[in-house]
Amino acid sequence: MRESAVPLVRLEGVYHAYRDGAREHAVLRGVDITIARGERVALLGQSGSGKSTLLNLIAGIEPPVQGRITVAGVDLNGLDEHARTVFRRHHVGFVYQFFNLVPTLTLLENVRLPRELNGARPAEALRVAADLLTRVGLGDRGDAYPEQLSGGEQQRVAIARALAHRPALLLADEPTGSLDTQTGAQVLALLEEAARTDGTALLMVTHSEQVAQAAQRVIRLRDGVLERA
Ligand SMILES: Nc1ncnc2c1ncn2[C@@H]1O[C@H](COP(=O)(O)OP(=O)(O)OP(=O)(O)O)[C@@H](O)[C@H]1O
Repeated sequence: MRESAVPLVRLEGVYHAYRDGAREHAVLRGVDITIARGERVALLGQSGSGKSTLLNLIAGIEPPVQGRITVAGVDLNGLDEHARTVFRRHHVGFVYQFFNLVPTLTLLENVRLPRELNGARPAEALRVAADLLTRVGLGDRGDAYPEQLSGGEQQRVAIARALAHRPALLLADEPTGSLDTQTGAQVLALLEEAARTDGTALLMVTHSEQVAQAAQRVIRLRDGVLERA
């Protein structure tokens, strides 16, 4: 099969649960999802429906209790914790609601970090980071620290950082959730544009129907079960 015909993300029969004393609390129940390379998908669902858990499983942060997850040709079930970390560093970029920039590093240092962790030479990582900061409109702020920026600016830096190692998949967990409507719309447009330009698939958690409409496809979780479209 051609590589482009194979889904970038495939979840089959994924079940996940957390233990609460002796009780098992099911969070995801029989979830099947495929996402194509470059596809931009919004994930909607009420609080507690399992959205963040789903993102964490796809990122290999934790393994599912049952079911199979394959991302970028890597079967996550066969990987130990170290191998999952290496997988994540190569294939996945994360954008969080509260930016999660490293406060003691400059913007340039924040953005170059993922590439350096993957073994890139410092000069090359720096050049890519500078280009990315320019792309998100902050090319002249590289020596500033996160606390000197507005929330919208910090999220733009976080998008640059998420793209620095050229991941095949961007996972965004309520990326506009802590921003005002106008700033959120700008950040969303930048995120979509960045994903489109780089051919990066995007799976974005949101509570907002309006935000979800910007994606190519919307999937919905209800109590850990995927609703049929
Ligand atoms: N590490 C954990 N240990 C125990 N329970 C957990 C853990 N992580 C999540 N849960 C529970 O799993 C359920 C789903 O949580 P999750 O964060 O995936 O939902 P969500 O849809 O992302 O919610 P929100 O929109 O509020 O962020 C919740 O009931 C939550 O309390």
